[in-house]
Formats: sequence, structure tokens, C-alpha cells
Amino acid sequence: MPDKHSNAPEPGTKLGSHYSRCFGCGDDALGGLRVSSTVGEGLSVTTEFTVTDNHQGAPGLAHGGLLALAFDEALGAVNWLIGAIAVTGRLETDYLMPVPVGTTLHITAQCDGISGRKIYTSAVGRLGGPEGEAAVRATAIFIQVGVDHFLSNGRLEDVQEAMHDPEQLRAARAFEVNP
Ligand SMILES: CCCCCCCCCCCCCCCC(=O)SCCNC(=O)CCNC(=O)[C@H](O)C(C)(C)COP(=O)(O)OP(=O)(O)OC[C@H]1O[C@@H](n2cnc3c(N)ncnc32)[C@H](O)[C@@H]1OP(=O)(O)O
Repeated sequence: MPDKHSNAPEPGTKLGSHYSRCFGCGDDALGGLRVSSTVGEGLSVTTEFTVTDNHQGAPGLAHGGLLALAFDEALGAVNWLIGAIAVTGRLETDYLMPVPVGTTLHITAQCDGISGRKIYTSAVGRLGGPEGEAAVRATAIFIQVGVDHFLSNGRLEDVQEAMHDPEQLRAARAFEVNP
């Protein structure tokens, strides 16, 4: 298990978005999920995601791929706690119960360990409250990367815009990145 980063926020702290145009957590992404995570105990975060009319796959039920996105965000937020910049290498989801429109998934995500650049994480999403029945489980492997991953691969205009965005710089500082 990795150590919690010495500058990691205290339990109860709301983590901001890592990028304002991120479809999972950003405020500027049209139709995005806008999920936000709160630091939990140890290397864990909690995230609430409410399923709306726009999230349907079958009538009245959440789309599974969209739920996977919510989990990707929650699991990725764990990386803030260890001060790691990382991208999703593998994401596996188990859908245990249908998730109806209007319900809230209470997701708890945690770090399970690291090996080299790989960060192993897992999460469970419960319905009806943080202690409710498990509806979705997920595991993910994040791979630590350098900031050059984004600078070399991202569309230039977006990278440049992000580098001039004070909010993006705040997020980068949280990862101890100097873009
Ligand atoms: C303006 C600038 C500001 C920047 C401020 C940053 C802010 C912070 C942003 C955070 C952003 C998050 C955003 C949300 C989360 C996404 O949605 S991320 C987007 C989706 N994911 C991707 O696009 C990743 C695409 N894949 C890749 O780029 C490359 O395959 C990777 C993942 C970087 C790995 O390539 P690589 O660096 O060449 O790594 P490689 O040496 O092959 O493998 C390293 C290790 O990882 C393992 N591995 C590699 N791929 C996998 C895999 N798919 N499954 C399992 N293991 C794997 C390898 O087996 C190897 O293990 P060991 O041999 O060391 O035991």
C-alpha cells in the first residue's frame, strides 16, 4: 500500500475537478456528469451520483456505460490522495442491480495497492444510502504518467487553454505538477 501524500486533503474535504471540461467532473462540460468526490478515511473517497433523465439506457434505467464513467471518476479521485498523475489503463464493472432514474448511487472508492507505475483501485456503489444494497462494483488499474503524456498527446489548443486556466493550475498543483 502506498502512503497517503503528506499534502493530501483531510477527510471530509471536497476534491475539485481535475479539469473544467472533463465530461465526468468538469463544470464546463455540456451534459457532463459533474460528479464530485469527498476525501474519506485512509486512501478512500466517497462520490454521489444521481441518475437523471439524460442518463438512460433502457426506459427509466441508467446506462451501464455511463455508470462506468461515474466509477472511473470516483476511482481516479483516489490518485489525488497519493499525489499521483495517472490515467485509466483498465476499468472493470460488475452490474449487480438495475439503477433507476432518480436514484443516487453512493460510491466508495479506495486504493488497494501499487506496483511500479500501476495503481490498483476498487469501488462499490450502493443504492438507498451509503450502507444500502450494492448495485455496482468496479475495479480499475491506473497507470502513472508524467505531465508529458498530456502535453504530447492532447489537442494543442485545449492543452494551451488549460495551461492558462487558474483552476487547471490549481488542480495541477494538487498533483505537484509544474506544467
Ligand atoms: C495541461 C497539463 C496539466 C496536467 C494536469 C494533470 C491532471 C490529472 C489528469 C488526470 C486525468 C484523468 C482522466 C480521467 C481518467 C481517464 O479517463 S484517462 C483516459 C483513458 N485512458 C487512456 O487514455 C490511457 C491510454 N493508454 C496509454 O496512454 C498507455 O497505454 C499507458 C496507460 C500510458 C501505458 O503506456 P506506457 O506508459 O507505455 O506503459 P507500459 O510501459 O506499457 O506499462 C507500464 C505498466 O503498466 C501496465 N499496463 C499498461 N497498460 C495496462 C492496461 N491497459 N491494463 C493493465 N496494465 C497495464 C504494464 O503491464 C506495465 O506493468 P509492469 O510491466 O510495470 O508491471
